[in-house]
Amino acid sequence: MILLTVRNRLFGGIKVVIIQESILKEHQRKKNTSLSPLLRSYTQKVENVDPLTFFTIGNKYFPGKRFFWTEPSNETILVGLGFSHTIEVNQSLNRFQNIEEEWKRLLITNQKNQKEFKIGTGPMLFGGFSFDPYKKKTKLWSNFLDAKFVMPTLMLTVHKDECYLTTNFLYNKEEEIQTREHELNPIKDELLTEYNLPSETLLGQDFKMTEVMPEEWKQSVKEVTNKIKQGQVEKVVLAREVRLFFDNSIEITNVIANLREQQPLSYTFAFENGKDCFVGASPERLVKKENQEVLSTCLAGSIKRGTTLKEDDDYGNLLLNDKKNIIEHEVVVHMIKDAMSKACNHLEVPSKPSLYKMRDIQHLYTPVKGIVKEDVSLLSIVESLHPTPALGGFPKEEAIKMIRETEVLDRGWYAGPIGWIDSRDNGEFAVAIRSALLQENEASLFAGCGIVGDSEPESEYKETEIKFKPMLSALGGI
Ligand SMILES: C=C(O[C@H]1C=CC=C(C(=O)O)[C@@H]1O)C(=O)O
Ligand SMILES: [Mg+2]
Repeated sequence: MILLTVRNRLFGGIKVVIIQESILKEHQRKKNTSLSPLLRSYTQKVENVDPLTFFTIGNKYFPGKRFFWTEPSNETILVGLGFSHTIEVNQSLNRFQNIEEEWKRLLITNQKNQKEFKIGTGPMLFGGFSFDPYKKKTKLWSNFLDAKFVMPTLMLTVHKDECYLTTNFLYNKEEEIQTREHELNPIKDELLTEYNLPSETLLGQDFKMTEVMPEEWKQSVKEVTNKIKQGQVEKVVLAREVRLFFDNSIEITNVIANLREQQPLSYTFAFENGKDCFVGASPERLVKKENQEVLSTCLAGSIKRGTTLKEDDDYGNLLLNDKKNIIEHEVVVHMIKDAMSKACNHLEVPSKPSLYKMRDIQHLYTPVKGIVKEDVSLLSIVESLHPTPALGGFPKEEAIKMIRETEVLDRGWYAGPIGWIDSRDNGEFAVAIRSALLQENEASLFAGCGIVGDSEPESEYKETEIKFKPMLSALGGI
């Protein structure tokens, strides 16, 4: 139960500044689409609102239709409630273009009204892609198609210490605007009100865990290693699943709160689809685009954290000099550099990896920075990068085929791109690893490893155990 209202932020005399108003009139452009609905989108600057409280209260009005997103710098937090427009694509080779075209179609707009535009506000899509649209689908992921993007009805954007509330809805006739505003205003008042959440909500609950075919997984690592040695491919990422069983439904707010606290150097994401919620804390950026600046990240090669500073440094040095991990990493750098150099005019890539340390694991890390060419869109970069050899392998097509044939698991959205895109093609995508699909009182967790010629099944298996830890801890385990 949520406790009482303490202070109402809208009726408390707080000034609301409309900084953005865009009424998108596509039908004015094209006579033959005169029946298409129009988009009304406007953004208000609001007093500080706690994003997780906003997410929790939002469940009352938009159950099963929420998302949460924050990135490692914690500078931008996005919380979406309600799906005012949904774009879905299944089993299409062109799923990236399909999403982009549909988004542009909706956005044919009068941009002049957006003088004070802030990145991450206004009309926005949040969503993701499955790892492989051609993998045989199982019941596990039946609520998640191969691409799904939503424009939230209400969205909170926390940017540094400023908060914005964006309202988006589609309408056909002018009269509908007022009706919709009347419906949404009391909800907004409630969402912008300060609440005290009961502290118990941060506790986890016990669970039972089953590993899905661990011995078969080790066997598949061996087989793939042999194929690599025969020269069929250079690297393949193999993933496995564990299933958890709880007595009660999992509280998604608790999981997000735990992930944010325990994994501050990761992207925390959650995407609800009815009773299912895909959630995770991924350290790996696929691509970020802010105006013409783009950033990608090569993160591959792993070792555990030490228990003392000395031990931790020793592990770090071991990783920096380990042949198997260096190969795992170099394959990723090579592919990302190649894809990014096609999209960019100028590229900066350090010549050697450094270490990226999180609570449970340390990785080899190489950032890639570029200035994107004029006509290159964010989603076209996502397409050219997905999957990087940190998630798929190299060469790309051969590796995906091997994963499709070898893995028993249905990856669904695990290891796919997840993130957001605004009306000016700014946005950010992470790769959805260290993630779980929550299904009421059950959950599937996923973790994979880059397999190269020198990989050993037992040590790769141990690496997946470390990679399960962030989600296990957030769900109340270890
Ligand atoms: C595929 C995963 O991690 C990737 C990212 C970083 C390091 C990796 C590795 O060392 O194997 C993996 O390529 C996962 O966590 O499920
Ligand atoms: Mg590895």
